[in-house]
Amino acid sequence: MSRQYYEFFCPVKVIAGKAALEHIPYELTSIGAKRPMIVTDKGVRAAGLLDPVIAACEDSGLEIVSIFDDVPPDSSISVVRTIAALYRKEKCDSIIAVGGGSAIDTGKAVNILVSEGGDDLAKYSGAGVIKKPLNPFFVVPTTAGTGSEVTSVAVITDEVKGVKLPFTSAFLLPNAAIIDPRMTITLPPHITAATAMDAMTHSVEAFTCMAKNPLSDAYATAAIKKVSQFLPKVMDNPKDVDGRLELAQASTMAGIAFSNSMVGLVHALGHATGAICHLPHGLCMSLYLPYVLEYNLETIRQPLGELLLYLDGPEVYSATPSSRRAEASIAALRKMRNALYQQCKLPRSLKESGKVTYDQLEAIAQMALDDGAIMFNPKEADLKDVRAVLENAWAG
Ligand SMILES: NC(=O)c1ccc[n+]([C@@H]2O[C@H](COP(=O)([O-])OP(=O)(O)OC[C@H]3O[C@@H](n4cnc5c(N)ncnc54)[C@H](O)[C@@H]3O)[C@@H](O)[C@H]2O)c1
Ligand SMILES: [Fe+2]
Repeated sequence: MSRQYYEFFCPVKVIAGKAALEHIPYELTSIGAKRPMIVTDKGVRAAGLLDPVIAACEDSGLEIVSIFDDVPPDSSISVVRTIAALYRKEKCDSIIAVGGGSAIDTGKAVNILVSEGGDDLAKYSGAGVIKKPLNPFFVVPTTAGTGSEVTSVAVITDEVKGVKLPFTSAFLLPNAAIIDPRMTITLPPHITAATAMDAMTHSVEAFTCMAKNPLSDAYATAAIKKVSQFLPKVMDNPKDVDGRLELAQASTMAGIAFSNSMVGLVHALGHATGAICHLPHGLCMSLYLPYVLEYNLETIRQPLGELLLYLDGPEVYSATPSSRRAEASIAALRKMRNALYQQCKLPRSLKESGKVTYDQLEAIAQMALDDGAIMFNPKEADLKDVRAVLENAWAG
């Protein structure tokens, strides 16, 4: 039965541009935050990215009270507890997450504990468990991929049980997202490439999955066009500030798209592969995207064919017969992956990644079947189907 309505929700204030960082103090003080803590990781700090953030605050008289710079790639409950303890000790009143999805998701989880009280993060896991607004929370993304600055989701590892806990609540959304290209210009090529493929996957899955709607479609197509147009430029010239800003905005748009229409099997497989093999999230997206689209092909032929317009432009779109456009979209994505392999050796197969063994495929398949994202895949998939996708992604 077709759905009789859809919902679209994005209440995050976005401040974007080459001088966006300078607005941080105003955003904090306008809601009464005076004692912020920065949550970040060592890579971001080593890239010098805290300096302009701290400088922007100092110039305005706002004091950064505490900095935690040790967020790991798969952030865990114990890390979140450690940061929450520091926040309380320093009597902070707000959080600024500066980093990629890892730092942002960690900031969201810390905000749950310091706002709700207590130390039991796991009890807030799931959808809609948090019932009231949390403390002031600001996000400065330093990768252009996850879109976490505009999503109501965080994923944190429960290291005791060996599982990833999802947290979903509109109260996790930041008060403001500050998108400044100075923050992504230092990204090394392989992280630029992998995170851009995450944004691309958010958009393609949002546009082809069951909960798609006209508003999320608008954001998804705009993001696909920007990634297709500007990723090659930024890979050629990493210091292209305008291109970096375009990619960062594409990532935010893709985040808005997928948080309103969900993602599918690519993400189910990616979450499982991240948990079992510790492969970066964006790389997982790139590794699975064409194979999942091939699996879904007959169910999504029409919307996938439409995407050719945004992936390859109007000339290629009109020159391609409508019956072949869906295949041409997959070919365009493969071409993009091949270019990224040439430019920065971004792996094209699980085998090529060197971090997945063939005998792990069964465990990945089992875990993917339990992932919430699989429910939104446009075509149902059982163990045999998921194994077949994995075999294709293994061989490349
Ligand atoms: N909440 C959501 O909506 C959502 C969506 C997608 C992914 N995620 C999560 O996001 C995480 C992945 O985030 P990510 O892909 O942004 O990577 P990341 O945050 O793990 O960062 C990857 C690496 O890049 C470095 N780095 C980040 N920015 C840099 C910069 N500007 N210059 C130099 N180095 C930089 C970091 O130090 C780190 O070593 C995963 O845990 C994934 O589950 C969350
Ligand atoms: Fe993703």
